Amino acid sequence: MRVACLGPRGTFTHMAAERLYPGASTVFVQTHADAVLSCARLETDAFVAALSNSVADYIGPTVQALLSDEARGLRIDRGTVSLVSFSLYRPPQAGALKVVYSHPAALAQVGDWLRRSGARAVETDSTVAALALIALEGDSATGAVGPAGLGPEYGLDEVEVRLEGESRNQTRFIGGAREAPLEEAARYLVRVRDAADIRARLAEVGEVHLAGRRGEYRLFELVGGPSLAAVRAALADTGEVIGAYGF
Ligand SMILES: O=C(O)C(=O)Cc1ccccc1
Repeated sequence: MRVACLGPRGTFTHMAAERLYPGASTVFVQTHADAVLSCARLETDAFVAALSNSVADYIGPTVQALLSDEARGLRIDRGTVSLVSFSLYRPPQAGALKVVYSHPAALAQVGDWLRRSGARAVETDSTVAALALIALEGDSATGAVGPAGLGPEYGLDEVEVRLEGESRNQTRFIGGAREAPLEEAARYLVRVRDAADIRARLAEVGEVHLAGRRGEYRLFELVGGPSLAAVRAALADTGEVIGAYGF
């Protein structure tokens, strides 16, 4: 069993993938969208990607990939919520901190700390990619934000922990595969064609959150415990359930 997830080894998504698919081998890709699409293209058996977090309702690249024509046939059948915690890494003998590298979701979740630091933020493909980058550059004005405990592996000093502060650190990850069977669950993802009254119809069976849109398709997340049959009945022929999972 090969599971695609954002790499390199040690990203938050990698940790979630190990929880969602214990014992599977991981295939590291560059973006959440690549993880979804590699599974759709039969390059891997399953994928794991971040769906939402405490600061961004939904993660754009994941939602956009799920709404693409290529992702037809993928089904999300598992999910996990992680309390992620961020550390600051610096090269040895670092000077004043001027530039901080990390994944956009991480930079958003440490926003308060970042503003206080006065450093400039630069986005990388993942948190661990940021660590690799500053280790390679060896520039004494740089820092990288990523998961705790990776200093020795990259020859970096972990100089500060828990940059997220009190409450900004929840991330929800989903896992799926081609044609995975869907069962009763706490949450559902539905893909609908842009029908005018669909939101109201779905609201009759559950709490509806808009995840995103692409072309004539919209992705909604339904919470609050409707039955799978009730969700399907509300959708009628305007869309389909593509995910059923709990957090
Ligand atoms: O870059 C990573 O390590 C990721 O897995 C993406 C991410 C970043 C911040 C919070 C959750 C996931």
